[in-house]
Amino acid sequence: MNDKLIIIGASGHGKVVANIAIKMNKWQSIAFLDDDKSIKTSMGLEVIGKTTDAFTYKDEADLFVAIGSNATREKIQEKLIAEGLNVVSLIHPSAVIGTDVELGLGSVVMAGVVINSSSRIGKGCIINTSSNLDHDNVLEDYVHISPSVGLAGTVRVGKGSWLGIGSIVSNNVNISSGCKVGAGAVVVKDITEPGTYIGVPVRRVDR
Ligand SMILES: CC(=O)SCCNC(=O)CCNC(=O)[C@H](O)C(C)(C)COP(=O)(O)OP(=O)(O)OC[C@H]1O[C@@H](n2cnc3c(N)ncnc32)[C@H](O)[C@@H]1OP(=O)(O)O
Repeated sequence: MNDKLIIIGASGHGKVVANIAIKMNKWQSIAFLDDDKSIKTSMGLEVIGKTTDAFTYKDEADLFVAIGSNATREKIQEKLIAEGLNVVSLIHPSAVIGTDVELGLGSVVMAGVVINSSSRIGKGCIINTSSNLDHDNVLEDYVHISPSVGLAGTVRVGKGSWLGIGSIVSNNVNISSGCKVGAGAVVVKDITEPGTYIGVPVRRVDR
């Protein structure tokens, strides 16, 4: 662990991530990298360069990729890991994490989240504000669980899928990789193909 944390991405998601890092009280300094040169500071923290500058901080700083797009986050985080940079995970102090829960590198657990026993969270996942994941869930890498999502017990979400705000998934349901589940949707049966799904219960809308 280093004294400095560098967060890649200084926009809205980056600000929430920085707030969590501040609350964790583990780093003496926190700064951003962002490819938008017009952003000089965010939330009072300095933007010290662009994404590719991350590699110059090897052995000097911990890194976190705060980019909402699952695909972009994966691309950047995988490069950082391949180059041996120290990617960390972040957990808001108000989150409740059960026994035997695993959290992969570069994942963030935001304020008010509950993750119950024996759940497995992959690399680079976003577990957004006030979402709840019950027991034995499996989230593959680079999944985004939006605010106020509810996953019942033994739900599996495939790589890179995005569950929209307030969506709900019944117990023992599997969701394929590469899915978008719309805001407020309800998933009661397995989703076996990548695609965009909305409604109650969900129907596929991107054919
Ligand atoms: C902290 C944070 O902000 S985290 C991010 C949280 N954000 C979210 O959760 C957003 C989730 N995104 C959605 O629900 C999106 O609407 C998506 C991904 C399902 C679809 O997005 P798009 O493909 O751009 O669809 P678009 O907005 O063009 O809507 C197409 C139609 O579907 C309808 N529609 C879109 N989303 C939904 C939904 N969730 N439920 C029901 N109907 C919907 C629209 O009203 C529209 O209907 P119309 O053709 O009759 O006017």
